[in-house]
Amino acid sequence: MEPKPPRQRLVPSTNEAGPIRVGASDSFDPELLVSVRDIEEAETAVSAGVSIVDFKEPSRGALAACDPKVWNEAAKQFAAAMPEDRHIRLSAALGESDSGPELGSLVPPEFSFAKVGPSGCSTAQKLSSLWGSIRLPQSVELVPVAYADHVASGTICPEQVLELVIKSGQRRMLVDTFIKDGRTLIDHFAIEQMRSLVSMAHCHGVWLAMAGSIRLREMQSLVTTGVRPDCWGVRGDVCDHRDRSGRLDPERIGLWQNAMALQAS
Ligand SMILES: O=C[C@H](O)COP(=O)(O)O
Repeated sequence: MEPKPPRQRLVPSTNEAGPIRVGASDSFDPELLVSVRDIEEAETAVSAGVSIVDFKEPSRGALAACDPKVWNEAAKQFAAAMPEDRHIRLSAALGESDSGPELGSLVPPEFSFAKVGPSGCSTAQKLSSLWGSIRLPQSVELVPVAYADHVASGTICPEQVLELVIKSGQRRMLVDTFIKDGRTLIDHFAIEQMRSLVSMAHCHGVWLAMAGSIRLREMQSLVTTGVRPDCWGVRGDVCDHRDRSGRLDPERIGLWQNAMALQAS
């Protein structure tokens, strides 16, 4: 089967993050976020029709930033030059609290999202201050991250992060794993816990993405057991030898897209 074709553009050409379509109970058609480390990999992801192209340096941790020069190049190459019928959004990982505040203002306005990790923010108040310290261009939306392995990353649990997201009126959240040691999201997070997090997010109109060394088969089985986020985020499982520091493999991206298309309803 051919990879899923790019969707019709849902957002205006100003590169705004666009309307939120949180998973309604009667439909399920999640987006795919693929993390890339450079322009060559971004071209691979864009050619494969990935809807969210997320820039990060995978060899330096869960959310390490790329060189901002790569962001600028991507803004020129993909956002400004993207045909109107392509629904592709660019995202930048800003690292954790030690780098997020400094890097936020360098994110190009053509990007839709910037993600910052919560490690070391041991209370809701500290996490809220971190978010408040990130100055992004107006057109770029902050995507708060929660770590499923929150104890190891010295931060509050995903449910508390989601409560804070809701309380502070933010619209999106990504759940990921901080430690990339082969354990995956499901090693840290019970299925029931995932289902109820998605349900709580959707009750409050929050778009929820899930990542964390997820393998294709795990994603399929999570969907089968009723875990239906708005987006799946992946890096390792779409790389050569499933090594997140290796090169992106377009065939593996195609496998994810085909599987997601088959599970969409
Ligand atoms: O934001 C999503 C992450 O890049 C996922 O990476 P991973 O699949 O290697 O954990």
